[in-house]
Amino acid sequence: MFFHGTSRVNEKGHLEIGGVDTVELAKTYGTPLYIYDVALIRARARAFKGAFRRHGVQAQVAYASKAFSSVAMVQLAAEEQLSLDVVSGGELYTALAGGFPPERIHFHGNNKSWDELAMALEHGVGCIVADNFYELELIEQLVGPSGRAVPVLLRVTPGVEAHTHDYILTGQEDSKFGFDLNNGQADEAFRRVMASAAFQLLGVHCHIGSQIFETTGFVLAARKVFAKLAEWHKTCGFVPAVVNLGGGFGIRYTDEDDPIPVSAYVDCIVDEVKTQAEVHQLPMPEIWIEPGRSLVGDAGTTIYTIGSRKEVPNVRTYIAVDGGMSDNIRPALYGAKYEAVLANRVLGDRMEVVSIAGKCCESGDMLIWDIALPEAKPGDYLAVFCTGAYGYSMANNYNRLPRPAVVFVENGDAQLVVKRETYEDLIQYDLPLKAKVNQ
Ligand SMILES: Cc1ncc(COP(=O)(O)O)c(C=O)c1O
Ligand SMILES: N[C@@H](CCCC[NH3+])C(=O)O
Repeated sequence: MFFHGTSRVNEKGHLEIGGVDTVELAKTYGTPLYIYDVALIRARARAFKGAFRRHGVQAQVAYASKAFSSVAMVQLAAEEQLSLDVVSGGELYTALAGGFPPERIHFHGNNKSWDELAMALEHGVGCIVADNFYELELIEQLVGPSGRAVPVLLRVTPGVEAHTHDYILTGQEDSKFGFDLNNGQADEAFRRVMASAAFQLLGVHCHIGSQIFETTGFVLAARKVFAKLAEWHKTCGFVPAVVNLGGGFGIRYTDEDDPIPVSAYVDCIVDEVKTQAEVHQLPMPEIWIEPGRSLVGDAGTTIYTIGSRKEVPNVRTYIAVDGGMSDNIRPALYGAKYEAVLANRVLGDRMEVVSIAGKCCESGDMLIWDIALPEAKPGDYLAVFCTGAYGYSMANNYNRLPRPAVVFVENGDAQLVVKRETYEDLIQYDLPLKAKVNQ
């Protein structure tokens, strides 16, 4: 059986999370419904932070809010003393609306606009992760000749190919992100930033990809980054205060995935950074990381109501649910796999193999292929596990399906943190056709 965090089967045979019956939640808030196990998110945050603390090194663990951004979520991140990675004006706005301390916000993005940068500077974000020359130019113009220097990290692409889906690789040379470490771009960016009063260079950032299970990629990236930092130290005396090695730590979606504990990633990163700092005779920098998926991924569960069934004789049985690629596009986009149970009959005999279809008008709108479940009837509830990262945050209104509600559960208490969209919401920005002028 496939349980995470506080999830268990209660005396009614229902899936319970955070001490709350998910069937009751489905009845109260409707479906599709995103449920987050808050205790599990807290446990992960503490595991990351505790691992750094055990090593006695200075560190920041920034929650990559692209994985799931909402006012309550950034407040939870603040409660857990995390920092925050935002990647757009919208994520920054959400963070500020949640009262997140600006000095712990790191602003990312490969095409930050003038307005987004102005907003970040106005609110005094802790650091801007500069991605390209155009952005450096914008920052210089915004700061002006007499303005205060902006704390920046240079995002570099180390040329490390992590083992993951091509669409979520980011550290390879042929990438839209960052300054290349190998072809002189990073050096040019470094010279430019050092020569300008607009910048206070804190150090470098790199992120090699997402859903990574091996530590090798992080080790290689750290080595490449330090080789460059050592050059900059030699030539200009630059001493990095920060090395940010990004996020990307993998989680277990199905039995095919075999992640290591978060502390093991931290151990390996700290060991390598210590070694590299020693080898290159640099003072130990502060280490920053940016986990998204590994903080919230397996804390999220989506509950759907089962509707229609279609048998294709001798081929397969399709069971359709009341959501799909509109609330979880990952199976359609990456071929991502998930586990599921019937929330109202978790322990029922898994006697048939079915495929779970969404309700969007696309053949590719399939959530799970070939899963063994108890015989599912209309009105049963399907719980899909590990949807907490890049599920709600990538949700859309395809076919004009309203986005689901999101509920946080903890210690027997449920709290609605994102309301379900209504049909009125769907047309709120639509304007009617101009009236025809009589001829
Ligand atoms: C720059 C950066 N930092 C952090 C993350 C978070 O990654 P993950 O959710 O895999 O931890 C991403 C996404 O891949 C990213 O692009
Ligand atoms: N959205 C992706 C990961 C991209 C991470 C952001 N760089 C996923 O669902 O796996």
